Amino acid sequence: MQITSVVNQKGGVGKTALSVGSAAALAERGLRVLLIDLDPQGHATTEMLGLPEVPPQSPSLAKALTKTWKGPVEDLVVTHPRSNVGPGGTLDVIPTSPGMFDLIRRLDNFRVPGWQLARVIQFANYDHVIIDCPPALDLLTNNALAATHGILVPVQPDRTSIRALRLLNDQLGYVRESVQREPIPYFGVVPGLYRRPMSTYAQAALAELQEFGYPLLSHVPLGVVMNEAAAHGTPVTTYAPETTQAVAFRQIAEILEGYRTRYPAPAPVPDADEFVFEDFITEVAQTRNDNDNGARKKLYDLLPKKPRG
Ligand SMILES: Nc1ncnc2c1ncn2[C@@H]1O[C@H](COP(=O)(O)OP(=O)(O)OP(=O)(O)O)[C@@H](O)[C@H]1O
Repeated sequence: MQITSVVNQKGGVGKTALSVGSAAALAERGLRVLLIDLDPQGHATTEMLGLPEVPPQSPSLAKALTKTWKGPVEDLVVTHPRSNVGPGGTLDVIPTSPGMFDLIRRLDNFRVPGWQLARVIQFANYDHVIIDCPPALDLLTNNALAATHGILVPVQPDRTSIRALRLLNDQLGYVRESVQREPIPYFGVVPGLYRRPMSTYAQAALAELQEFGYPLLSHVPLGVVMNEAAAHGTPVTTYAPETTQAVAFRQIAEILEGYRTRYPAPAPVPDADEFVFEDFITEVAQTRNDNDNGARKKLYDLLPKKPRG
C-alpha cells in the first residue's frame, strides 16, 4: 500500500485537483484507491466529489485521529459513486470533518507527535492512499508527512512557488527529525495553473524549479472542464475522459503506480507514547464554547512541557 501526500503550503495551487485526479486515474486502472481529505476546507469531499459532510454524531477522521472514536478504518470510508473504476478497483474516500479539524488546527502551536494518521490507516487495505493536505505546514500536514512514502507537489511557475518549495523542504527535514523517520522522497513536482504560451517570467520560474532536481511530471493544463467536472461531483477522468487534463492525470497515475513496487506495505508505526490526544481533545470538546484563548490555555496546561516521541 503506497501512501502519497499531495502537499504545498501555498493555497490554491491545485492540490485538491491533483489529489482527486490522480486518485481517480489510479482507480480507473483497476487499483484499490483511498483518498483522504485531510484539508478542513473539505473541497475534495464536497466541491470536487459531491459527497456529503460527515454528520457530527458519525465516526469521522477527526475523531479517529483524536481517539475519541476507535473503530476500523472501513467505518470512515465512503465509496465514490460516479467514478469510472477498472475491474477490481475502487475509489474510496475518507471525508474531512470540518468542525473538529478546525479545533485541531488551532492547536498547531503545540508540538505534538505526528503519527496519529499513520495509526488510523495502518490496517487499511488499498493499493494506493492519496492524501489531500491543507494549505499549511501544520499538525495535519505533519501527520501526512509522517505517514507518507512520498510526496506530490503541485506548483505554479512563479517566484512564490520557489520560496514555497524551499519552506516545504525545511518542513520535510523538521518532520523527519521530529518523528525520526527516513527521508521523504519527492514522487514528483506537477506544474499547473498557468496559461500557454508561457510568459518569459513563467519560463524562468519553471527553469528555476527544475534546478531543484525533483522529477517534473506532466503539466496539468488550465481548463474550465475542471470546474465543470467539480460541479457534477465527478473526477475529470470520468466526466471528460478525453481531455488533456484527464490524460495528464493518467500520466501522473502511471508514475505513482511505477513507484508502488517499492512500497508494498505502510511504513511501520512506532509504538510511541500515546499521551496527548485522548485527554486533551476531550478537554477541547468541553471547551468548544470558550473563546480561543481560554481553550488554548486549558489545553496548554494539559500538554507535556517538552515533545515526546
Ligand atoms: N487545471 C485546472 N484548470 C482550471 N482550474 C483548475 C485547475 N486545477 C485546479 N483548478 C481550480 O483552481 C482552484 C484551486 O484548485 P485546488 O482547490 O485544487 O487548489 P488547492 O491547492 O487544493 O487549494 P487550497 O490550498 O485552498 O486547498 C479550484 O477552483 C480548482 O477548481
